[in-house]
Amino acid sequence: MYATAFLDLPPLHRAGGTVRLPGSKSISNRVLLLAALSQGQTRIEDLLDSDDTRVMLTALDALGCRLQRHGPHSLTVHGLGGQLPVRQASLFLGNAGTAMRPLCAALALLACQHGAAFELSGVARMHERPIGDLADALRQLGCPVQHLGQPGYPPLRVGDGAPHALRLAEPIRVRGDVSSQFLTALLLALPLAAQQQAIEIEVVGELISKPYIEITLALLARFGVAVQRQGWQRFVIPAGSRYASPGQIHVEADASSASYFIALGAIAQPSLGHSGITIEGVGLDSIQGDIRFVEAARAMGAQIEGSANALQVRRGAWPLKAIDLDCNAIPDAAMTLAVLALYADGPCTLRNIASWRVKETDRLAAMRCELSKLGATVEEGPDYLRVHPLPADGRGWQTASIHTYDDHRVAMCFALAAFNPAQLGLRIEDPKCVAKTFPDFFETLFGVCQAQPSHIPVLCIDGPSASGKGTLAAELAARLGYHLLDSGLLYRLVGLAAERAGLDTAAAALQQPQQAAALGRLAQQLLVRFEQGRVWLGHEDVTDEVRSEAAGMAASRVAVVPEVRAALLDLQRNFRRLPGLVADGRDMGSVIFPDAALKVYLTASAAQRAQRRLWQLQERGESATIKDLLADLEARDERDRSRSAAPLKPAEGALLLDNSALSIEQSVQQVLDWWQASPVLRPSAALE
Ligand SMILES: O=C(O)C1=C[C@@H](OP(=O)(O)O)[C@@H](O)[C@H](O)C1
Ligand SMILES: C=C(OP(=O)(O)O)C(=O)O
Repeated sequence: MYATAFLDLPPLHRAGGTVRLPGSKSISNRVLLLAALSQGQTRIEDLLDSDDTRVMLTALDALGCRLQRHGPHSLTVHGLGGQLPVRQASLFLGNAGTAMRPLCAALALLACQHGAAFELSGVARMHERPIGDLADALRQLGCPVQHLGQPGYPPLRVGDGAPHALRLAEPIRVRGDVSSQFLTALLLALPLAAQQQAIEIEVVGELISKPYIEITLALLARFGVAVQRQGWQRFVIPAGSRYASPGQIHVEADASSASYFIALGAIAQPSLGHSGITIEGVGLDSIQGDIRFVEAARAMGAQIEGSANALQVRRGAWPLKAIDLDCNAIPDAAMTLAVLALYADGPCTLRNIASWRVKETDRLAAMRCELSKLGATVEEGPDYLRVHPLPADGRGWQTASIHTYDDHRVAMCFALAAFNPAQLGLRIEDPKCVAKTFPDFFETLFGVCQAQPSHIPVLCIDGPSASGKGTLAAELAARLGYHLLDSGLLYRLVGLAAERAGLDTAAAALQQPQQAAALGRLAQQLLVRFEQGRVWLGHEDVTDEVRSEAAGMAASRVAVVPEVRAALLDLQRNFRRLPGLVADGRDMGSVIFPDAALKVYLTASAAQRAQRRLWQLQERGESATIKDLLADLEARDERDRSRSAAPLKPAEGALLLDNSALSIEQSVQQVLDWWQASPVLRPSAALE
């Protein structure tokens, strides 16, 4: 997950390959609750691991439900089977509607049956999302429900610690036109009280988001409860209904998450060797209503083939065909259509989406505002959005910093704007908001997208030994969410690998052509990985060894061999991957990435650097004298400056940063300020 303040997307060019998507949020949270309420054990496979499911799991755990983990996506729920081991708890449910609404109903009923009381709260936005209609329905049943903040909104308290008889004889009336989750909540909870008599629910007003009720009914059936219904108005839970665990249940991939990749296939030219995007884990047999996004994308021109559990998407009509669509059945995936509309041949109208106003943010206002930033004309009605496309020749598109309102879907759907024909990059603010349903969304996206190599931004930090390049580069990479190339380590790795292979790395030996050629071959075959601060040579973790002074000296000797430098050139350039790279070394800006967006030449006085090196060694428990260290540094500086291949000097256009008197944070800020001013968010050279 990108936990950075923002993520800059370079212009994207092509896409192709296969994605396996995380589990459905709607199915995961329903299955978790049903399993917890059932008798017996349920093993759940392919469960979504995200903020929304985590709050549900934490709540179930706090309620005394035993959860046995087998892995991040697999667990066994030991059902409560009518018991309630914990009678009082405060549950924090984040911004998960699928946790707040169903738990509110289930706990209200359990609280009445067992004489318990529970408080339910969430993030600030959750306290602006309505729940009053559900509370009203629960009060009809005789359940005490108290709003602890604003009337009609969470936080709330269900139950009052005393048992209450439930009033089940009359139909329970619930409004269906604000959120379908109120009806879902009742449907999931009421089988707890239907042992003796049938319970009827009557929907007041036109039910919205109907396919989500179908998910609820399908999953209730898997847990042994067959709800009878008349259209969308009347639902009956038959007398004698009782949850029965299916034993094992698999969660299909999230169809709303699939919409971003279906859209990707519809707008991106396939990358070489691929015919488009393949999505695995969800297909035409899905029980999720958002699978109907496939029809909308087809109507816009996408070529989609589907099987039970997979989809293949290719770009068809281009520009896309404009649509005018009632999106009430696909409220979540419809946001993706709003961005696809930018690539259409006329204005697209998305209708009947008033519920957008009470989701993670006011999505009608948010989409209008952010689409407008890209240059589009957008009409926002009370319950519709009309998006006028931007020209296919690229004129009129603007780069933008997309505000994401802590709404995962805003972040995910706007990533598709990086395919704009103007080849403009764009910034996604607070990318970690995708954690609600798809923590690895951007990693998955980058796994199938391609940018033109020259568009992938590189920030080079070059400079002499012990100037603090490594620390600065690692911190910058972390703040920008970029890959990191510690090129100094590559040379150290060659040095280490050479010594292990029995090659003589003494300066004199390296003058011999045969020896130099052997070293070049070894460098070419180097199997190196940098992973979470560890360095791997083949299957061996060599993190500590590679940082030793001995490896450093060997690195400095092998680095002057032209054959080694040539072999490492390709290896280093391969680190230039989406979304960008921070490269730390001595010739990053001058030789390896001469077209880098920003080159920094980092220096500090030799005395300062010797002092820092001494502290570093002391921290590791090694001893040295400042005098020796200074002499070593000066000798190494001299060797670096005077070597014939790529001598150490500031690259053309490099900005000089002397950090002798700067803290790490000050250096980081300085470089970030330069980076903000660099051409990353600016039109590509092609259009200038
Ligand atoms: O029941 C569900 O799983 C959901 C129902 C929909 O909400 P509304 O019924 O409020 O539209 C949907 O937007 C939400 O993401 C998930
Ligand atoms: C509306 C959404 O979430 P929630 O389940 O919190 O309602 C959503 O995921 O788009």
